[in-house]
Amino acid sequence: MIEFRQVGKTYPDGTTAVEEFSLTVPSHSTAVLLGSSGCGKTTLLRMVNRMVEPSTGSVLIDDEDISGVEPVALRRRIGYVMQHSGLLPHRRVIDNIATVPRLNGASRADARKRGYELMEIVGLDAKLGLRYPGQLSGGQQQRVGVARGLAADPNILLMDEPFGAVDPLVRVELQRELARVQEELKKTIIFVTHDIDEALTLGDQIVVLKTGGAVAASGTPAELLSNRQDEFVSRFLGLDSGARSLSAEQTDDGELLISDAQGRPLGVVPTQTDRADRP
Ligand SMILES: Nc1ncnc2c1ncn2[C@@H]1O[C@H](COP(=O)(O)OP(=O)(O)OP(=O)(O)O)[C@@H](O)[C@H]1O
Repeated sequence: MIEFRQVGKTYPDGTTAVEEFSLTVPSHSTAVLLGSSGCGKTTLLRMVNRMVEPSTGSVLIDDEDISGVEPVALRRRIGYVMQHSGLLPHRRVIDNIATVPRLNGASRADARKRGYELMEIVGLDAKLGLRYPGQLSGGQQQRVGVARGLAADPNILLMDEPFGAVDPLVRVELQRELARVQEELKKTIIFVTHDIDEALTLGDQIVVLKTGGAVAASGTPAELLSNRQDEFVSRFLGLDSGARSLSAEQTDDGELLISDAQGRPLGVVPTQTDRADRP
């Protein structure tokens, strides 16, 4: 479980990125921080691995205040995936993935073996392992980024717009893959995006942020889609516009059927109870 307790951040130049933010992310669930540019998403994410120190408040992992945890040790047990995969260009794909296990003391052979297992998990052909990152497509590089984030078998995965730089079709494919991987691995994930559909696909809970890390709304995808009370949220989610006039309707199976303005079904969103029932 990850807990933000009234955290705030003012950078040394006086910019207040986050004023006061609280959130609890239960273990094995995915929380999405959704908001437009500059609202403090990355700042909040980086507080969890101490790349950013809160100016006020605290972050706890499994009830432990992480301000007392040595940052390098902390980062080695938390996976971090960024928008531009952050791969080392002069190291082969397999060695990029195996870096953290190596740092954690695994032998080169064991680290590579683990690397190939992870490539399979994220849907990469093993023969790509010996290539250099520049010899892969953008989507493949992001998969490598996810594999590397998972390499130390962390309980927590921080993902900062990991699919932001790939084209829309590949992006949807990567989202599906991540959802599949998460079904299997059950990590605790904090995922930052400004893409609403991505948030709805991946989030068990979604936190919609305004400037200064202020929470405009939070809840399950189903709760957010049926929340028309808050004008900012409705506008942000496009619920008020013709372009995305979505409606949500409860099905007999306890799921929400989402349809567009013309009544065409777009998909189903499991409700919270439904998710909790999953094995
Ligand atoms: N190191 C820094 N020094 C000063 N100000 C910063 C620093 N990092 C971020 N900020 C400012 O803090 C605010 C929040 O930034 P942050 O990167 O957390 O937002 P974000 O929601 O992740 O944005 P984006 O979607 O564009 O990445 C912005 O106004 C940004 O300019």
